[in-house]
Amino acid sequence: MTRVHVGGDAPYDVVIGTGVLGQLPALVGEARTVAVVHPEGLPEIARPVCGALAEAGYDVHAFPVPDGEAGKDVAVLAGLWSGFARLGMTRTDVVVGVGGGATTDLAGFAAATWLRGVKAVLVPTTLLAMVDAAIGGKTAIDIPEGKNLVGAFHPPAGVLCDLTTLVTMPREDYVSGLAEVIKAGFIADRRILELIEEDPEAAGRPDGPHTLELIERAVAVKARVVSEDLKESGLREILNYGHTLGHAIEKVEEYRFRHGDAVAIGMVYAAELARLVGRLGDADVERHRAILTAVGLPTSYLPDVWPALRDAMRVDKKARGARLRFVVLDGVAAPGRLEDPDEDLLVRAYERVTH
Ligand SMILES: NC(=O)c1ccc[n+]([C@@H]2O[C@H](COP(=O)([O-])OP(=O)(O)OC[C@H]3O[C@@H](n4cnc5c(N)ncnc54)[C@H](O)[C@@H]3O)[C@@H](O)[C@H]2O)c1
Ligand SMILES: O=C(O)C(=O)C[C@@H](O)[C@H](O)[C@H](O)COP(=O)(O)O
Ligand SMILES: [Zn+2]
Repeated sequence: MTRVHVGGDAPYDVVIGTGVLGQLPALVGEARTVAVVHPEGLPEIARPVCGALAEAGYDVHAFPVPDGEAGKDVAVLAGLWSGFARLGMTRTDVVVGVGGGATTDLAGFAAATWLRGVKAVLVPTTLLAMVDAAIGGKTAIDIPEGKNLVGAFHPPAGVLCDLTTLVTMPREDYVSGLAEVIKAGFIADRRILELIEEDPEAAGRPDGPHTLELIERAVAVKARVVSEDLKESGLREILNYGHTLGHAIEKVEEYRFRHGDAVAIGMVYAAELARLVGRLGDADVERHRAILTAVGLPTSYLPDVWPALRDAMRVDKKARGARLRFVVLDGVAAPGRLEDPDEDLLVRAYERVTH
């Protein structure tokens, strides 16, 4: 079992291993009622969580929500608030989010907003949620105008990653999570890239020989960054590598496109932008395409939708006023920023991701 510490004003640990649910009662602490938010299609992943809590004597209530991105919706959130009200949940009660990143984002936001903030404990069950979404306190829902536009910073009291849950993941969702692992490699840890390049097929399986190390390394990158800059005043932006175009794709696709797949395309776009301004060499740009393709992630998107994507990028949260702000690389593990590139450059970079 590995424990990665997340520092800052509200410190907590990310626990990675098997049998980690035994630690749930200690994290929940003094509560009377615990609301367990989970994807409605996956009652089996909520069962052991509810069981561990009931055995510890809590009054446990399961809140099934729509699977995946459909759950990050204001009506679903309002349903949770009403449910919490019916239960009489007080400030000492706790929300436990179990599931993929969409569910932990929603559960975290429900905890952040109920009575202006109650404790959240997260039990991520996808690769993506373990290495990224459940850590760092970004919680959110989507609105038609854009991805994650409504949310709060609300760090969890603890994150429990039970690796056995990964075995039931559909391959496409697991591989989508690898995009955030690869992101962590490009922005901060070149060993991640090497491990995946050694055997990309194995990297796409939860029983691969390096799964634990890849998860530990990606968690360490995220934990290091959010410990230093919880509210994204600077450093944390690097975790958004690939997300400016990625979130625009998700919006254009009405949130029916896997997050990691969109981020993969977004990273290639950011790499092409960096190449066009002379900051990233050809080999590093092609390394993006090679590693993403090798694990089965997309690296290109539709040619005809540029105007809609450009429009969607206006609401990127890194933008300052009318000025777009991209995370780009000056090399592997050397992230920088590119502010307000010329429109012509934006278009030329996009042309390079349409074939
Ligand atoms: N808060 C953050 O810092 C942060 C970081 C990265 C991503 N995100 C968000 O995370 C979301 C993507 O997360 P995701 O890739 O986990 O997607 P997801 O939550 O949509 O999960 C993917 C699918 O897998 C199912 N699933 C979950 N656990 C499973 C299991 N153990 N076995 C089988 N199926 C399982 C889910 O129900 C869903 O249908 C996006 O909304 C993204 O914006 C947030
Ligand atoms: O934790 C962060 O900070 C990130 O940017 C991680 C991203 O992988 C994640 O998708 C995040 O939700 C995006 O944040 P947003 O502020 O662009 O909505
Ligand atoms: Zn992401």
